[in-house]
Amino acid sequence: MTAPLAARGITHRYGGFTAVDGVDLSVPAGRVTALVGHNGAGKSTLFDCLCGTVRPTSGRVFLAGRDVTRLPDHARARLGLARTFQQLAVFPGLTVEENVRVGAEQRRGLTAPGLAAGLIGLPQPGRSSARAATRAALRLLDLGASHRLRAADLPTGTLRRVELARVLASSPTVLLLDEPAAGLDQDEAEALGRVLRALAADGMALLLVEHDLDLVQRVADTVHEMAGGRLLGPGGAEEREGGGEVR
Ligand SMILES: Nc1ncnc2c1ncn2[C@@H]1O[C@H](COP(=O)(O)OP(=O)(O)OP(=O)(O)O)[C@@H](O)[C@H]1O
Repeated sequence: MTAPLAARGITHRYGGFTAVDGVDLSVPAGRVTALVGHNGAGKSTLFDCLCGTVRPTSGRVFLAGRDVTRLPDHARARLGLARTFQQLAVFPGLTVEENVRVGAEQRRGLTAPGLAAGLIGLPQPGRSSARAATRAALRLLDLGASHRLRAADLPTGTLRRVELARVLASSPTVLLLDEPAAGLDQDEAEALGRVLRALAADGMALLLVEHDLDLVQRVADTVHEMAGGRLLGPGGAEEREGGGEVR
């Protein structure tokens, strides 16, 4: 089966320095794939190549089998790829609900199978209002009670949920998360883990770059370790029951 997101032979050089070196990676539907490694291993550079914010020096990126290597990040987003940021990306002057609404209004006009739609109660794009998508995402992230609060007044843990709700309201098929547990306490990280597992159970393809190895251990179906720009291969995580192919 074609993976929703795949990278083939990705290499990226900054001048003469090779940050990512010939990486092959598949991010299958219905699974959480994690990327771990020490600082400087090349995780962020690979992540940026997958999102489209960095053009790889060589190699190819495929979304649902389509070569998107030359497409910028916003075009990949329209094809169903969403990301969260290490540095939180929320609009501080907007309320929680308004922030999430921004994501809902970026929903694609396409109907794609395997959306998180079923789980979070999001009707298929094109058939429902952005308001319904906003409400569903707020509910999934347990933000209903704070929907009128201004983002600027909220703590990091809540803002991480706001960012994730905004991204989910756009109904992605592939979700890339860059250190989503940064700044979360243990309870918040556990709640986040449950949401990520639920999204995978609903068919989404998730790629998680994370330093919190407890979270990785709890949620990932497959763990890839990166060092010196290369993938060392899957390891660490047990294959979850009922899982599909690994790479
Ligand atoms: N814009 C850049 N110009 C030059 N070198 C860079 C640039 N960005 C990253 N690098 C180098 O590329 C290598 C990989 O960096 P990258 O940020 O991808 O690693 P990482 O695994 O994400 O690290 P961290 O966990 O600290 O975020 C590092 O040696 C880094 O110094």
